[in-house]
Amino acid sequence: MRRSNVIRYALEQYTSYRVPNIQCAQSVWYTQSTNNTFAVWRRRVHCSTALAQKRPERVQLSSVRFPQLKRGDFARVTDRDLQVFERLVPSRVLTEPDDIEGHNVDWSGTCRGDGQVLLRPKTTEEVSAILRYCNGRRLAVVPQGGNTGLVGGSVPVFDEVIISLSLMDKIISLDEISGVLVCQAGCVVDKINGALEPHGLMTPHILGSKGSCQIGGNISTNAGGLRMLRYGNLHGNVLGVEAVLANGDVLDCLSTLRKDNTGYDLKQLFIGSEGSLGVVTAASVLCPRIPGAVSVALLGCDSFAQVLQTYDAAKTMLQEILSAVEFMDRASMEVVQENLQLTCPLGAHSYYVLVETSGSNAAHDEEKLNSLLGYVMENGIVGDGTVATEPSKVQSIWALRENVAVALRRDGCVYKYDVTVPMSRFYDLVADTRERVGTDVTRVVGYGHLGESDIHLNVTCPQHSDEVFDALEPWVYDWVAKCKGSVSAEHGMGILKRDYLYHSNTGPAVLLMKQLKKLMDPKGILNPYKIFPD
Ligand SMILES: O=C(O)CC[C@@H](O)C(=O)O
Ligand SMILES: [Zn+2]
Repeated sequence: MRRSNVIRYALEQYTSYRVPNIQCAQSVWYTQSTNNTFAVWRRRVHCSTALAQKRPERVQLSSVRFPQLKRGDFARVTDRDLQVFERLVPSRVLTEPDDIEGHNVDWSGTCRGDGQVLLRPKTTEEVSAILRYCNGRRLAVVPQGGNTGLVGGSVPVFDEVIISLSLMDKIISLDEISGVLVCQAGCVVDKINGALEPHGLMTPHILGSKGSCQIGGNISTNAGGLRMLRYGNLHGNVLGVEAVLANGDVLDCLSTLRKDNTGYDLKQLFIGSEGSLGVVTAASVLCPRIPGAVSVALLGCDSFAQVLQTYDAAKTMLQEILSAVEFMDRASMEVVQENLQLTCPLGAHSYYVLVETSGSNAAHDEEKLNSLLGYVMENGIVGDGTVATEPSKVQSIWALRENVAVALRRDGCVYKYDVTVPMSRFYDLVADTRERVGTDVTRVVGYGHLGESDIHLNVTCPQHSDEVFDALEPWVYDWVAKCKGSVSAEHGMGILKRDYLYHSNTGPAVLLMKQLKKLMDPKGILNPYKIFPD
């Protein structure tokens, strides 16, 4: 190991300081001593705080969760590596802590890594060259899209090299007739929709984070989102993927065909595997037509049984024009009102159901939604409701639901659980959690994708509390496993859920996953520490 890296390593491992500038550390070291003992370092660093910055908390919730987690047996980035990176992606190698900070911490501020290098490739060939080199050197990497993930999957855990895909944002082709779009992985969903709109098309998925999440990240996490009920998930809508393997080989599975039964469907391996088997660099996506009319109804219910009756009535009465059924409890409606000053058009109810239709005839869909509203009101299923057809009103109702996560963040510390449970138990988890944590928390909220039985249980506190955290985990995941639910409905495993992989998968299934990982990434450099428990 180079002397400068010995210095950095000693500082990082054994003290609470980090070296912002390796030159500076070198001069301290060389003038100080030839006796490279830990004690020398501690003394030197503590009396030279001008030369070393206090290290920010490396990991917040994830360090509480994984106090024993050890850095893997990977090489550390040297000055020579930096020179090679500079050759591979000229002027797109970032090492300044301020430039990297936003890439080291996840959206919710829960997981913080300590990456020292950020690479910004523009082409598949550059990604290939980076991975070939990192694999040869045994340097761990973390691929990163818009960094909007919620399970700590897109940030480093230790000092993994961050490969940001954000400059790979070209739309490659669009076939208007078939609706197949081919684009690079770093395209932001809103940008794709902007390009599709003039052609009367849209992405099959839409998420609250659509303004910053990238298609490659969506694919790598198999992100679900708000349109899944209607259009299905990305396993069905992604027709092809181009991915760079750990050794730098480019796997071109960028088919644009809807039907292709020629052997194993390898692209599926990259959908939802969180960058652990390869880096997705481009994709072909089947895009549906923009519906002629989008309308919504917001309905207030006072018991969960009524919520289920509402859902049933919506399916029966709206049939094929039904495109989303979303759920919010009173606490989640309150948080968007209190923290974001959004206005709910209904009075206070225990639960709210948002029903969206996407049809071809606005008047017809409005009539159908009004019939639904009439039916549920007359039968005492819904206490209050409203129908919106005008785009700005539709949008402001959607804003209530889409902004819950943003509003919760303002409470401080948020513990997030995205799980699938049987429909009949959908809200029991929230109610049981509320009882379990009592008044030690700011709020316990339940909201999510009722149509897919995906509940987002969120618990907030002003700051992290060991008591609250210990009350929640592993209890929440045990609860979900007992009713044969999934510990991750749509957010992936990342680092935060890795210990619970067996809760939703059998031993042989996890073994096969591990064998696949070993086969495709023998040195384990791709997004280490994620998905699998040790
Ligand atoms: O923050 C969450 O828990 C969920 C975020 C997202 O999946 C949503 O549906 O709004
Ligand atoms: Zn969601």
